[in-house]
Amino acid sequence: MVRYPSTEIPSEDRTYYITTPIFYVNAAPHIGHLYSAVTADYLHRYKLLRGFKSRFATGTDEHGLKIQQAAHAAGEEPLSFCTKVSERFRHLFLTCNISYTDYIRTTEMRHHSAVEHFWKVLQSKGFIYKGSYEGWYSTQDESFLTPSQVSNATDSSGKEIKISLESGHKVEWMKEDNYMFRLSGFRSQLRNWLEGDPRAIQPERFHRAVLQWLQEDLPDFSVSRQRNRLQWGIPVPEDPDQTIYVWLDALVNYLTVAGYPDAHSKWWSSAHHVVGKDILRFHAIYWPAFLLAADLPLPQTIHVHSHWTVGGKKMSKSLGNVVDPLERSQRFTPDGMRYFLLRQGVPDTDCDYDDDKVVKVLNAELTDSLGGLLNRCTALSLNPTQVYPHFCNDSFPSQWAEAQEGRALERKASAEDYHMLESVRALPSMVEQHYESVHVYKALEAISGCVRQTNGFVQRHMPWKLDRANSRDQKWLDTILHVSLECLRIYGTLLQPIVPEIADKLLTRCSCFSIMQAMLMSRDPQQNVTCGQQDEAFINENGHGFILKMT
Ligand SMILES: Nc1ncnc2c1ncn2[C@@H]1O[C@H](COP(=O)(O)OP(=O)(O)OP(=O)(O)O)[C@@H](O)[C@H]1O
Repeated sequence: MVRYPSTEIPSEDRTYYITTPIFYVNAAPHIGHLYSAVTADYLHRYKLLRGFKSRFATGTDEHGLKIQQAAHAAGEEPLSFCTKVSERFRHLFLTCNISYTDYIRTTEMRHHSAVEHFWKVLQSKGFIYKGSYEGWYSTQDESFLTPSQVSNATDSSGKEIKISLESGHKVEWMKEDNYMFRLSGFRSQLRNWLEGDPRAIQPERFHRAVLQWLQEDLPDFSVSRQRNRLQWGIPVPEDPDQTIYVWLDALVNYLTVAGYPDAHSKWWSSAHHVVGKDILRFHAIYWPAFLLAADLPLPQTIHVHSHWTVGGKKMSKSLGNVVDPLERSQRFTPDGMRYFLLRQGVPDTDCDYDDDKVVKVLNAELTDSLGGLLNRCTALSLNPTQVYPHFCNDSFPSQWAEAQEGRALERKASAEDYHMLESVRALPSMVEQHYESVHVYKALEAISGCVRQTNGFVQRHMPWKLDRANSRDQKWLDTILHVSLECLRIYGTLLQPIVPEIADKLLTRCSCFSIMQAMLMSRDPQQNVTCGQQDEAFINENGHGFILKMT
């Protein structure tokens, strides 16, 4: 009745390369990092389902002054400090089913070689020159700032300080001899790129913001630090007194994974980045300028997302207001956390994290609505043989007009049921559109709305009140279950990139009634008198609960 979303034939050149930012290992991961990873993960899984060859890279950014200082404060060597924190990210991602294909650490040799090569290319083309930098620098952001990006503030002791307007972090005046990158020469090329490709940065407000930044001068900027100030980084080739700027080093990771410098073309030509808005300038100005300088293609899309906040403040390692994603994914299940983050996270605006909200959303939409529907449709009381029920065209004619004309004497379906089918028919293309534009919350809202409608369909016709001894009732009962199971099959298929474990269980249960029968053989069918009782009994007794209630 309701078809699967159309599956296209994979073609050899349909490649997709998605990346998260590589995460700075100055402290353990928090919910914000998991959000970036889950966003990239659903895109990767979705593209695989669409028949693409997809590659998904994540990893850790391990050089720079902040790491040097954090390792020193912990009394550890920088590399062993980085390894420990990097492992915590990796462990979190494995726990939450982040199905990355590459996990890169910037301390790896393959990356070291790629960065050296990239530097030499920029230098040989004349885009890097020896100069002297004098200006504002934020160690916290590892970022150079122009005077217009800085403002006055007072610290906790009342002392006057300068801070970055964007991050609020303290900045200091820095004067150093180092290498400069000719950023100033790229302003018009960057504007042409963005004006010619309105979808290069999404959502649109971030695209507009970058174009606004490009109205201002783009001064050349420093791409190295003196080695005596920063030892923990990749040395500038043929100049051991200088260390490569950590952002240049970090950004090249995307190329390293793609196989740079020898074999990157295949993947690099289909690169897409997922980044938080805090690092937009690095990805939308510096990175494309570096790529243009190296004569490499620009990323196809930069998907930007906003921040998770706590009490209105950005959740951040340095502020320390973090929520532990590992603990929460144990408490709410990995799929529960994935669903919540993607259901509530809105790319355009910040979102406040709150455990109570997690419980409410998961219980309402996954446990009660989706889980409840599945439990009802597979209940032994309604379908004792556990065989896939038949659809009866006379009970539910394919057209409402036909049903109204009374041609179908057995017609039981109502106008609302046809409405529901219309919604479910339209769902796959609507979800596809929202998945493509990374408005996942809209896709999940649409799925959740259809699940509610299907529950309404079951509730309206109360199959548990039908008399199975009456053949007309039996046909209608089977039809109700058949339609509901087909709807569930659609929901399970569409939810695969979001909640892979739940979708897997749901699809397995929809299709494997005989296995279910074997599993449930030992149970007393008398316990399944009503749907409500069956739901509870199923969850509590045999441990195969579909989606547990959160507390
Ligand atoms: N609060 C947040 N909400 C959403 N994503 C976040 C958040 N914090 C970090 N991220 C993601 O992690 C990326 C890198 O963040 P980073 O490692 O700098 O974390 P941080 O907590 O902001 O660290 P710090 O406080 O040291 O600056 C961001 O660009 C974004 O993709």
